[in-house]
Amino acid sequence: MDPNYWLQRWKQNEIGFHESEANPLLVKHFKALSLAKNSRIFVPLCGKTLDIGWLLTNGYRIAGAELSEQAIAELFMELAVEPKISVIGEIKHYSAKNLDIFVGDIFNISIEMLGSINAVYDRAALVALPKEMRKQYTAHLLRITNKAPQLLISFEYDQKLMEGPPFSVSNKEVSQHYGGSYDLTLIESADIPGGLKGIYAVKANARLLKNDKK
Ligand SMILES: C[S@@+](CC[C@H](N)C(=O)[O-])C[C@H]1O[C@@H](n2cnc3c(N)ncnc32)[C@H](O)[C@@H]1O
Repeated sequence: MDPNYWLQRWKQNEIGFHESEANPLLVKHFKALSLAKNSRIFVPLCGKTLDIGWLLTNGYRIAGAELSEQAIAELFMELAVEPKISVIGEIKHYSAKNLDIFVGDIFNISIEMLGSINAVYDRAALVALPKEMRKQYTAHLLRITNKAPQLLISFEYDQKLMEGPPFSVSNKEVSQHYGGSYDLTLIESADIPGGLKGIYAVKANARLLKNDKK
């Protein structure tokens, strides 16, 4: 998907995916990853999600990746934190205590740049990408996080009804991407009240990806 598509959406404030509170499935299920406090969580395609504030408040360290510098400037402003900004190749690094955000294309983030990660929290990241990019994304994510366990929140609906994003990602597809690296558990599948774009029935699926196969 063309990066300009997302940059434009941020510029025009077309950010219907942005939630006004921490995601309820995160709040309910994050503990299932059984992480020690101070663990470092990677939030790919993070936008300015309030989930980052929730994770920080709950004692975790955060690394994030996001294309839009506007989103990240707003994230730091809303967290009331002053970022230190540096440039690493094609990436801008916004940092503060317990917080590292890599601004740029996630595919330009290397394992060395990202550093050690204890878990991944993917909400609306896998489903933001078209099919051909999802394979590339999941392989890259596995590589740069060294197969860290994940809480994955994705959407499932009848893809014939509308074009993504968000795209519908089936159980079968999640298994194709991740089944070789993790044990997958569907921990909750919940209808989203009001549906997608206020019209289409959609389920939010929360999955736990644990890497006993590592
Ligand atoms: C559907 S939004 C989800 C944002 C966030 N996870 C949330 O729950 O609010 C997808 C985000 O991914 C960002 N994005 C899309 N492609 C990207 C890429 N290749 N690298 C980094 N960020 C990307 C977009 O700018 C957008 O903010």
